[in-house]
Amino acid sequence: MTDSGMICMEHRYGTHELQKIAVWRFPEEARARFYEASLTNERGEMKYWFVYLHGGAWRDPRITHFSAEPSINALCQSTIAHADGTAGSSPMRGRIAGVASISYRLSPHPKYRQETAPNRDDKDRVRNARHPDHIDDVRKALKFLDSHYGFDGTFSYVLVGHSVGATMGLQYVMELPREKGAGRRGPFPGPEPHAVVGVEGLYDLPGLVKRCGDGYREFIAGAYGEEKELWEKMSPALLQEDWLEDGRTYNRLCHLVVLGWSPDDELVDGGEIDAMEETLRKWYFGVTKVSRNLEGSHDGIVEDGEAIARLLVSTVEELDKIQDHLGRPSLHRAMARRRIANEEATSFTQGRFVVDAPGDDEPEGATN
Ligand SMILES: N[C@@H](CC(=O)c1ccccc1NC=O)C(=O)O
Repeated sequence: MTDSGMICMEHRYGTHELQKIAVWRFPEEARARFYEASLTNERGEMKYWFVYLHGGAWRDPRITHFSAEPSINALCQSTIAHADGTAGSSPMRGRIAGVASISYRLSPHPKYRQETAPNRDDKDRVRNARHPDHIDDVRKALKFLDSHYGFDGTFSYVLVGHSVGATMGLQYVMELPREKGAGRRGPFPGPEPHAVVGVEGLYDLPGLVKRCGDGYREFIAGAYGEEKELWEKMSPALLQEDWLEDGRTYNRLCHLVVLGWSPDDELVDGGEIDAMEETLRKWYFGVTKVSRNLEGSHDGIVEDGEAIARLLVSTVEELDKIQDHLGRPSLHRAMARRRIANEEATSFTQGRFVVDAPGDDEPEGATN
């Protein structure tokens, strides 16, 4: 048990040493099967899973799934505004269904020796991942979590990434890489988060190298190879078309992107969050929230955990507002039902929700 009062359990989602997930749950829920666990708390407020993707430039072996611990502890000690808008606040613990943190295979790091063990199969220990291994592992881990904990259409989750974890969080929800003009219609190809949160993220890989220098080229090439076209394709800020064919939701759940950056970040400059925000404002159909006033250095933010916890609390507060717009029953149940029935209960125009009530005239601004 950690300071959070939660019980931690480790899963493997592959044979590699790094294909591991840590899952934290409160003792009372750790005993329940996911279909028995409550989707809401005693105030009727939705509970969320939080899934963390760590950073470390796709290669730093010192950073693992356990680097999420300070943020989890801080999150569990936070309070949050009431979902129904009444004055006061409640403990954040009441809004947490569980927390998961994903490790994924890493690329080689020039400074760290590769360990090998005589009695083990080296391929399951060596750090020689190359794109798409990292993002493939993230997808595989999310599918694992979905099937074991039921958070697609049952529970909702918030995907949060730090540094290149943020890069991959955005890559995941934007379904990168994608061919230009390919468009996206059908269902999302995995468990889709209700919100994605990027902290000190890298979003424009060629831009970062151009502005910040060759030290960055080294680790990006280590993960993706030298092919610059691939760097562009995998850069969330460089997507220059709607996330979806015609900018509407069609069965999508991810209605919120939250970006955070600290001016004290000595490794990632403000150009990254600027580029990502610009792209979101132009091409994203959902709500974008941006904070450029986090406190702490690039890694200090993770070691401390407070800033990430605060960002996650404000993410849930924002999701509560969005849910309010969509009306009761709760967003995820409505969405799950909609997914099953394959009906369009809501349509969504650039940056704002439009709720279609049966018999209503076509809402202004919505194009069918
Ligand atoms: N500690 C890392 C460096 C690192 O993590 C990093 C460096 C510059 C910009 C972003 C970074 N990390 C993002 O995940 C390393 O030793 O390669």
